[in-house]
Amino acid sequence: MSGRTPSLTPPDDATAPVRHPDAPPAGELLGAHYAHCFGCGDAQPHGLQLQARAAEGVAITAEFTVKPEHQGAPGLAHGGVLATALDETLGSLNWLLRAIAVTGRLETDFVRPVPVDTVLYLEAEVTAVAGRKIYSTAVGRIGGPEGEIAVRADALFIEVKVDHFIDNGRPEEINAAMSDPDQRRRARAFEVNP
Ligand SMILES: CCCCCCCCCCCCCC(=O)SCCNC(=O)CCNC(=O)[C@H](O)C(C)(C)COP(=O)(O)OP(=O)(O)OC[C@H]1O[C@@H](n2cnc3c(N)ncnc32)[C@H](O)[C@@H]1OP(=O)(O)O
Repeated sequence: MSGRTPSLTPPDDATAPVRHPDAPPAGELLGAHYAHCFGCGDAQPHGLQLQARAAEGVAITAEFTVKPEHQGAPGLAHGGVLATALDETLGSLNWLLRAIAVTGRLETDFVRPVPVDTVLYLEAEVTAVAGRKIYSTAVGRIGGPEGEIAVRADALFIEVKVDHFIDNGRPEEINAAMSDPDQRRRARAFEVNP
């Protein structure tokens, strides 16, 4: 899969991504980076509650079950929800680089409809890094981890400092996240060394 817009094509001086030495081993579940995240948080009953797992290299696999709350057309997943699943999976890649980054651009192809109760099997990988810019790609399959591709995306994440969240987020949520007793989640949110 290749970036179809110029801004999703890595520049000539881009380098291969480097997995951080402290990245979780392949096969390990990452858990939520924030309990109230719409993509992965377990405190969001109508959220996706997406479960991401480290893979080999700078890659992630993830699963998300489409619930009735996620419908757009009757009985089918809303396209924005599917884009969220791709965005969340792609965003999880940054934990393997130990970088804090936000989505700058997300280009999505909706290839097949995804019915309610379907498990979407996602795979994502970082393809290149150029300064603060992290290029990545993802697919989502239905019918099993080797099933047909239903959605795919190319993305550009931009590395930011933790101030991005402190300056732009609401103090009550920022302070609550900073005092999260879950040490690993707090590290993912605030103690990453970019
Ligand atoms: C609780 C808190 C902790 C949470 C931690 C874990 C988070 C996990 C979240 C997981 C949830 C899932 C993830 C989510 O949902 S993340 C949420 C969705 N994303 C956002 O909210 C991001 C909003 N955007 C911004 O804040 C700024 O625009 C950013 C920070 C992205 C860049 O503004 P900044 O002023 O910093 O940088 P810059 O403008 O100098 O640009 C730098 C370079 O990048 C290039 N560029 C920029 N944008 C684009 C674009 N659209 N297409 C193509 N290129 C683009 C630009 O040309 C330049 O290139 P070059 O000139 O250097 O070559």
